[in-house]
Parts: sequence; C-alpha cells; structure tokens
Amino acid sequence: MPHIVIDKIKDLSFPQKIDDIEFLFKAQELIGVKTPLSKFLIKVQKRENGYLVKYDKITRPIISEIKKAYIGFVKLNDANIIFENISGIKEKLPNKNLLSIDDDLSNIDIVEVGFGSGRHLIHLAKENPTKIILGIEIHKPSIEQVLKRLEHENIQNVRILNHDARIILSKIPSNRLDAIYVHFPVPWDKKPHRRVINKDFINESIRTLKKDGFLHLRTDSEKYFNYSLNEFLNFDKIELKIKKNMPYIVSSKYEDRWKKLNKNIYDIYMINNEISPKLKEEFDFSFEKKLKNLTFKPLIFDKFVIHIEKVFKIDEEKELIRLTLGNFNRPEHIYILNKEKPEYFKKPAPIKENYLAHLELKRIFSEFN
Ligand SMILES: C[S@@+](CC[C@H](N)C(=O)[O-])C[C@H]1O[C@@H](n2cnc3c(N)ncnc32)[C@H](O)[C@@H]1O
Repeated sequence: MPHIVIDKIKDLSFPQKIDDIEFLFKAQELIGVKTPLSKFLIKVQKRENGYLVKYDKITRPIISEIKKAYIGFVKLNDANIIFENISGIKEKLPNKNLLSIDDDLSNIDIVEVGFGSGRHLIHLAKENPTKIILGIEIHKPSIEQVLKRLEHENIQNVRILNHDARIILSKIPSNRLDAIYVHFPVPWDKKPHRRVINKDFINESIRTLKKDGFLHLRTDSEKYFNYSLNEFLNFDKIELKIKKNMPYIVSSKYEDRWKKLNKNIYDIYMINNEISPKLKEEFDFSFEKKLKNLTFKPLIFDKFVIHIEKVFKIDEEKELIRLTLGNFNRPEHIYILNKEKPEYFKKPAPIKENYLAHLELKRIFSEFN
C-alpha cells in the first residue's frame, strides 16, 4: 500500500487548503481530503519514528490523487518525509479523461465494461472519432495504464470511470447508447452474484441503448455463454445473434491467451428493438436532521441492507460514521458526516436500492429520535 512516514504533524484546525488540495476535517485518525478529482480519506497514525500517512481503503481514489494528498499534507505540516514507498511514481499522471460517479454521463455514446489492457477501448476511440467512449473498470492499475496511453496518443474522446459497471448504467439517459461492449468478463463460476451480465444489467442496457443499438458479449467460457443466453432470453423486444469462433477486429490480451490454448470463443449480440421511457428523476440523498441513537447491528431488509460499523468523533457537534448501505448483494461502503444537517462524505451511487436504504436510514435514525 503506497504510504509515507513524516517526522512531525502540526496541531492544525480544519478545514485547510494548500495548492488545490483541501483538508476538510479531522475525525480522530481520519482526515477528509478533496482534490480537484476526488474526495477521500487519509489516515494518520503515530509510529515510533514519526507519523504514518496512508489512504483509507473504502474511499481510495487513483494513485495520482493519493500522491497529491500526501504531498499537500507534508507541506501543510512543514514536515519531512522519512520514508515513502511511492518513489517509482515520479511523473504526474494524466487524468483529464477520468470521471467521477457524480459527473454528468449524458453525452456518452459507447460503453465498454471491464476494458483491462484497453486495446479494444482505444480501437473504439480511433474508429469513432466523433463519439464519446466510456470505459468502466474496477481494476485501478489497468486504469492508470490506459490513462497514460490516452495521454501519450493524444486521444480526446475517451472517458474512464473507476466503478462497478453494474451500477453506472443507471446514470446514463434512456435511448442514448450506440453500443455496450462486455468482452471476456470474469465468469465468476463460484460467485455468480458478481457477474456483470444479470437481469438488472440487461434491463439497464435495453433502457440506455438506442433502438437498434447493441450489447456485444464475447467470452471464452461456454458456461458463461449459456448462462448469459438464458438471461437474455428472459427479455422481449430484443434480437439475439450468436456466433462461434468469429474473427474479431481486435484481439485482446485475454483473447490471445485463449487462442493459443485453442479454446472456443462465443459471441452474443443483443440488439435492442425498444424505445424506452425517460430516466426517472435523480434520487435525493440529502438529510434534514442529525442522525441519533445509532445502532451497530446490521439491519437487513427485503432488497437492501444498512450496517453502521464505526463512528469517529470530530468534535462535540460532529462525527464521521462509517457504514455499509444498499443492495443486499453489492452494498457500498460509505461515510456520513453526521452534524446538524448531515451529508454523505461520498454519495452512494444513484440506484434504487441505495435510495431506499437512505430513506430507511433517515427514518430510523432521525425521524424517531
Ligand atoms: C478477464 S478481464 C478482460 C479484460 C478485457 N476486456 C480483455 O478482453 O482483455 C475482465 C475485466 O473486467 C473487469 N471487471 C470485472 N468486474 C467488473 C465490474 N463489475 N465493473 C467493471 N469492470 C469489471 C476486471 O477488472 C478485468 O479487467
């Protein structure tokens, strides 16, 4: 884990700003940081030889933002770095193409889920210079690598989002996309609830695709192919085209590997024949009253879960609450700044289960106290 050890820290009041880095508050060992691209927490812990500064795993952004925060923190405290394990990352990483979950996604034309090494993503960008391509990926090193390539090749029409793709489609307007690509998704044979292709994802794909737009699934797993085909067959107003060992314009790293092993490759094109209704109003994740009488027992509901894990004190009036909230199968780890009018330190993704969990959280801990 990239971290630094510094020789001293000052007794500072918060908020503080240095260059374009804001240090928002201190909640015991946690410090809220806002960089131009992200909002996250760093942890500062006393050690024998100084103070260990590391990032909080739940809110972790990409490494370039962490590095900016560390540098800002060193400057803020007039400190010296005693130890660091991020010296290899010398160059400032390019990230103008990097989006955050709160950014507007209404101008996206094409989506690629889990782009990995990015060969196909970059091919799409070059083939479609007038279109905006969104690549969604959870693996941060792949993101760093692709961002560098985009900068190096001066590619302007790609946007990158570091998030679970299953959540992101719900932010894209209806009837907007030309295509969605899911190439060689992880089959998750033992943890099927983690699969990208599922009923919700297909539903959202149909909603976001234009009429005649398509979702292209390419996989080397016969099991995943069969599973996906069955999922697609639950839907009307779509057309399915199936191919086996179809040569494709770009061969990704995974594909090269499977071809060497002489494995079969399966393609499903799901073509959308439907014009969908508009996306519902944005969900309102605000609070009116401070949350009180917190309980640490997980609260399990039909479609969602709320679990308050820990509370970090900031001062007499304020605290930071760490909790898990949202869809039972993929809840989000988040923080709430609990004060007179609480706010999420990082908002939950705007999906229905998160919103329902938010309403319940408000109902239990603020209305009845
Ligand atoms: C087997 S690799 C394939 C990469 C690339 N498409 C290729 O063909 O080389 C699967 C990729 O999907 C990403 N991934 C898995 N689940 C994801 C999710 N829910 N949202 C976004 N990306 C995901 C993984 O991090 C990984 O990079």
